[in-house]
Amino acid sequence: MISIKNASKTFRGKAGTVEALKDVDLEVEAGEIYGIIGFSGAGKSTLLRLVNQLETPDSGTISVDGQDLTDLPSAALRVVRRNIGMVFQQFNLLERKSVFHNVAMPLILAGTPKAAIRERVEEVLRIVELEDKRNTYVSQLSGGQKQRVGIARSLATEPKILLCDEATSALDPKTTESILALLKRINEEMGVTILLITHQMHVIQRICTKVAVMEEGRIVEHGSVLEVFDSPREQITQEFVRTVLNDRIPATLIGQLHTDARHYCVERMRFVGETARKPVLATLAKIPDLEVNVLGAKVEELQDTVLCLYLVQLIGDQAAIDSAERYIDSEGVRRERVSV
Ligand SMILES: Nc1ncnc2c1ncn2[C@@H]1O[C@H](COP(=O)(O)OP(=O)(O)OP(=O)(O)O)[C@@H](O)[C@H]1O
Repeated sequence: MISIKNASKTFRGKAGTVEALKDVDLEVEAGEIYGIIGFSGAGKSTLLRLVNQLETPDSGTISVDGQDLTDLPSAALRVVRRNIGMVFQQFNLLERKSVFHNVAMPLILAGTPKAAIRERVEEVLRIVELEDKRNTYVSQLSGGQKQRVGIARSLATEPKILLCDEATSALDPKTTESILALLKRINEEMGVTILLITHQMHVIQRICTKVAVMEEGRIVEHGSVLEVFDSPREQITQEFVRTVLNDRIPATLIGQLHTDARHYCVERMRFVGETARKPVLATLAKIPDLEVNVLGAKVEELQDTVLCLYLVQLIGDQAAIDSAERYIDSEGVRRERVSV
């Protein structure tokens, strides 16, 4: 649905030259919620803005539904843009105008008849659950309500694609949760494809199906959210995953392990989906001459499945530990020995 190929973009200004995008490829399928994560300055906004041509690449192609946007005349581009809504971190609303007026704005600009505007605005206000605020000035709303207005405005023209630029970064955790739930509902019930950028891994975890990690103008890793959380390759990806699923052993525990004179090893084990339901630890505990000590555990929900992380101390002679590792491997559980 969205296809970006070999896109590069360099900004030249008084402060010097910045290569914001370096030969970036991105493929987003219809119906996905695709998240792009990276630290500040990685190039996320520039990449997102290519999709509605708020930014044009120096080289490469951007196509939406098979149509190349890079050499489109402006009238045709306006039609394409009507199919692409955008939600901003700072809402970008007219504070002194009513909720109704803000949501109606894109339709007014498109020359939509008044009756149709009224009908569509009421419809999207119902979707974002703000019908009772239609006549309220935006300046009187909370941050979460403002973002709902921003989302309603972006939906007014019935877009097929929603671009979200740090849509929840200015919101508290509870409001963030409700906005993420709303975006997921819009994706599922209205079939809107969502491309979002964020620097928060829990946003990716909560609603995305796919993720791309950006660093210094490049996509360094991408895949399904489950794949990337389960086995992050790049160091930056591992750091992001750790903000949600911390697999480090706390220093206090390392101190205690150092004073343990028994023969042991520490294993980090990841259970995903079906393997999470197998009684692996219970079976391990039955291996003769082996003691199993769970040092830590974390369970996270991802794309309608679960990812469990266990840190386990296996205590026993080498033969017992070897037999435990063989058993874990035979169950398809990913494990690695951790040096402490
Ligand atoms: N219009 C511009 N003129 C000059 N430099 C720019 C412009 N837009 C972006 N940049 C630079 O390009 C690089 C990438 O910026 P971009 O906003 O795409 O990153 P980002 O990952 O979205 O960061 P943030 O999370 O801080 O918004 C940065 O170094 C930024 O300063």
